[in-house]
Amino acid sequence: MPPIIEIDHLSKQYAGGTRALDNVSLSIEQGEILALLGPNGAGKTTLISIICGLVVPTGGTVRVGGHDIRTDWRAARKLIGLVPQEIALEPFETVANSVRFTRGLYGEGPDEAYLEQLLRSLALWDKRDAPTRALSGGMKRRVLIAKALSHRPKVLFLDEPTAGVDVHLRREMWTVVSELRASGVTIILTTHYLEEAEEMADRIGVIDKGHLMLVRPTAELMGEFGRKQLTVELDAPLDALPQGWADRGITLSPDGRRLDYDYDARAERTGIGRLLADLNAQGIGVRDVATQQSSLEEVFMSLLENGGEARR
Ligand SMILES: Nc1ncnc2c1ncn2[C@@H]1O[C@H](COP(=O)(O)OP(=O)(O)OP(=O)(O)O)[C@@H](O)[C@H]1O
Repeated sequence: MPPIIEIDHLSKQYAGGTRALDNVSLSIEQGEILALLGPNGAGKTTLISIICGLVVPTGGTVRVGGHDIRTDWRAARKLIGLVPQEIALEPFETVANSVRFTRGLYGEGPDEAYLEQLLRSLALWDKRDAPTRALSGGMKRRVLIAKALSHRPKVLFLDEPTAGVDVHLRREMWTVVSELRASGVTIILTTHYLEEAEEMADRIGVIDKGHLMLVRPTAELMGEFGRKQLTVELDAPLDALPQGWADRGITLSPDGRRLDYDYDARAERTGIGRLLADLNAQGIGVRDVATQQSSLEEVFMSLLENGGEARR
């Protein structure tokens, strides 16, 4: 199957001179979830806005379902739904009418059966006659999704779906997205949170200063970041590491009081049990043990600093 979205050498320079996107090329397969990760001002919203026809690129092309977004924009846009960053709903309009209205904007006639299916799938059916102002924050976000899906698009863009929401709502959103994915919709989401990208996406693309630094399968990327450090404080200083330990990735601090062990937290055998058993067997007393993992923020920053080369 050809990619549902083909982005080719895309650039955008805003009138003020800001180069928001620089020569970005990317293909997105049908049915996948791609997370675009990047700091503020990286160019994520610009990229989404160009694909959705809201911003005109200064260079390059985008095809959605084989349709060029500029020369064949009507067909391209029908395939796309966008959930914007900001919640913008008519406060006095009912949930059902809000969704009907958006569908109408796409030139689609009413389809009450689909409306019911959509609202049920987003747990909004019971709220269909409620004015949107009477909804909780989570429900409002689901209404935005319902509106974006009202014309049955093949691709859904979620621009920072969980920015500023609490942990509970974030989890709820993740569930909604995985259910949508099961229905075959291709999803592109932007986020500042590596954790969110990890939870939801098949692939992660990292954007910084208008450049697409890397696009990698999530499992592959996270596998590289799954390393942790174990620190063992010793009762008494050691003169030297026991033989063979250095080959296992164990190091001794210069004062001999601490062992550091860098291990793969995702591996079936981390080697921690063996290390503790060996310490015991050799009669090396342990005062304290601690493990630590680089925070996701640190991982992310090191990714950007290394020009997209994943840190090992
Ligand atoms: N309409 C505009 N006119 C001029 N400059 C703009 C416009 N929209 C965005 N920019 C600039 O383009 C750059 C990329 O912005 P963009 O909104 O695409 O980033 P982003 O990755 O979505 O950021 P955030 O995570 O903060 O939403 C920024 O420097 C921004 O100031």
